[in-house]
Amino acid sequence: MTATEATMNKQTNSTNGTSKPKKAQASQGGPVWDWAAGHGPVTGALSATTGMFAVATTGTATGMPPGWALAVGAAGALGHAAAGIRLRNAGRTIAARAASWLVGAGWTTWAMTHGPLTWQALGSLAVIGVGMGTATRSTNLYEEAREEEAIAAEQQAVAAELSAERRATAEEWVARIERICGIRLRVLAVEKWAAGTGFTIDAELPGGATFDLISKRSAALSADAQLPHGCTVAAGPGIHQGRALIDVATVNVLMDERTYPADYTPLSVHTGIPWGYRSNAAEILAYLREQCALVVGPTGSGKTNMVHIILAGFARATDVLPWVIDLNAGSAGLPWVLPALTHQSAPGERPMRPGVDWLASTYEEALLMLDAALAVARHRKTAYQDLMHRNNTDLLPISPAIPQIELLIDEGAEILVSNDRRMRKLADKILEVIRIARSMGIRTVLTALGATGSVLGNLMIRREAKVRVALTGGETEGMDLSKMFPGSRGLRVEQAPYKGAGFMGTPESPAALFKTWRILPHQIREIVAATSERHPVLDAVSAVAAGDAYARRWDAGRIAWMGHPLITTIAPGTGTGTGTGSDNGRQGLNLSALHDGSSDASVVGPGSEVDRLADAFRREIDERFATAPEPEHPRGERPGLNLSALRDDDEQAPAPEDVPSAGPDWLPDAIAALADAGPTGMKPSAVADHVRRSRQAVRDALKAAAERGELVYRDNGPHSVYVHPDHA
Ligand SMILES: Nc1ncnc2c1ncn2[C@@H]1O[C@H](COP(=O)(O)OP(=O)(O)OP(=O)(O)O)[C@@H](O)[C@H]1O
Repeated sequence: MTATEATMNKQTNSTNGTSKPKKAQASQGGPVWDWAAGHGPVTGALSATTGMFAVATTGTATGMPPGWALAVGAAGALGHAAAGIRLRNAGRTIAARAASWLVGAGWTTWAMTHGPLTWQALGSLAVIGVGMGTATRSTNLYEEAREEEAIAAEQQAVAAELSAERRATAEEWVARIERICGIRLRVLAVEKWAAGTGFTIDAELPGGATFDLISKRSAALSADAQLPHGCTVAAGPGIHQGRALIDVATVNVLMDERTYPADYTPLSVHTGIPWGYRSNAAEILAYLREQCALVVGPTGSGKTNMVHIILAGFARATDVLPWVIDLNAGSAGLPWVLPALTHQSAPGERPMRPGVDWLASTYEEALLMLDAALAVARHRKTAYQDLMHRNNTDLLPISPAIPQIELLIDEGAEILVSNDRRMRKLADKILEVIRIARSMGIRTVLTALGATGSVLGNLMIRREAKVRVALTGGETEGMDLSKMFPGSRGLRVEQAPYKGAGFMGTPESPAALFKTWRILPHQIREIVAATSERHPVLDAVSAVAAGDAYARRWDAGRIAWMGHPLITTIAPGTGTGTGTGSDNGRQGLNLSALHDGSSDASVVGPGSEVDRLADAFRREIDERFATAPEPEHPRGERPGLNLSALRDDDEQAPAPEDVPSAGPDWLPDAIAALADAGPTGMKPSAVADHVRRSRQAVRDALKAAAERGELVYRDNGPHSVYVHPDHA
């Protein structure tokens, strides 16, 4: 029985046109009846005939009753017919396969009766084999053809349904546009958006008509089509002037809050930087190699969030150095710097770099930055002449080696229209950067609270800042969209009543609804960490031009204000906290006021919260950005604030020249600690922590000790250490 089953199973395989995998049924035990197992026509026929022959010879030798083979064949034919019906095989396929079983069983029975080892038996078996193979091949082909036909018919049905829907859409919009705009279009295609949020009609315009005949009736068309709020009809040029593309949004994607995409792949100023998405959910890119940008958004519209989205794009770019001016406490850039300042590097790990390359929060720092930008632009013009000649271009080839400087000036547009004398000075420099630095790879992104009329009255902005964003957030006051996007009609503030939503237009993409993603501090921190290794470094040519002001931008004194917002509120220029005599002429933040009993002392006096924060922050800065050479300058000359120096004042630490030659009383303790530290030595900051003295005092004393030969100084930039002479 088992041999016959195996044979029949083989035959099943041979006659089955389908090729389903054989299901293991070992768990059930016993023979496997797989009526749908696969085999090709030739191997199937071969397998069946050899099986039949084996059963016939074994059956004859063992005296098996011939009727059994017939019974098994009949069962096989029935089982296979049932399987064929289940698989929806054609009747002729089922008949051919059942016949194969019956013929096979018939031959086996006959051969067992008359002897399988005769020429007649072998010859007829060969004929049966060839017949089976041919029949299987033809039924398989027939089944394949049937299957293909069925699939094609199904596809045709879907296409017919779709094109019927498209035809209906086309007819509906042809009629609507004819009724409202008075022109009859010929629709060439209707493309549904992948996101399922609307469709685009590609249409031929009647003779002499232009697409703006449609775009200026956009609001009426939207109302006529009863589109949901926030959905618009936007007509733009087609592949030539006689064609138009009409975008119809049917789902309001601007309503939902979407977070900034978590893929932080590298970007380039040449390939565009994503600033948000359109109603059809497609990303909109800002191409800033030659363009400046203007972002207008009243309070609460999501402007700060948009600034962070812009900085996120700059941080991801491998050829952009973002320089940020925010005279409102530097809040726009701080979240991009603080993660780097507060990051604790693991041993061997490189320190995290900030997401912005320079952050100015004061008028003085902004002046330094703008002067540096102008100097870089001028110097690049001459220094890179050769390179530009070699590349046969009049645009400096921006790359990670020669990065583009993007000056982001929060509320910069307000600076441009300010009547304040100092602001005018900044404004002149900003306008000069915009005017002279396009080809040299320095561009600006200005934000504005509104006042688009006065801002856009400026020719330079009108001409150079063609990447424009108006965040409406439902605010109509000061939102003159026709001035912001001249030539674009049918844009209405009410279409984008959501925070972070508004209109964006670039030279590449006409003004239309858009929304930017939401970004929160944790994600900013994540981006700073993810992009830390990819920021470019200012090219040497530009760095020379940018000078000391640039090189020392992370000096402890110059970034001390980043410690706590309260500190910033007493920055000079606001009229409080001006320096002591020794600080005369010092620009930037001056924390001496915190210690000298000035009017603010009660708020920020010694031992206050600010003092504690400044102290902690100074330690952090010293650790992380030990970029500033230690004061070669006499204290009063040091540019910017020297917090450590303030600490000296506070502690009444002796000035270096007053230190007795043997050094302060804690010096032996420091020297002992250095002896214990062995050949690796200790950083001055670590010694300061050990002896619980200010870093400045410790540095001075260690320096003096090294000069006396009591210690050895191993100069290694930010990793410089003092080593005990025994281990040097
Ligand atoms: N893209 C966005 N998606 C969803 N909600 C947003 C988006 N941008 C901003 N918001 C919401 O709007 C609020 C205000 O955002 P943001 O602080 O950026 O506005 P602003 O215009 O800078 O306001 P202000 O000038 O008062 O700081 C946010 O707290 C947030 O709730």
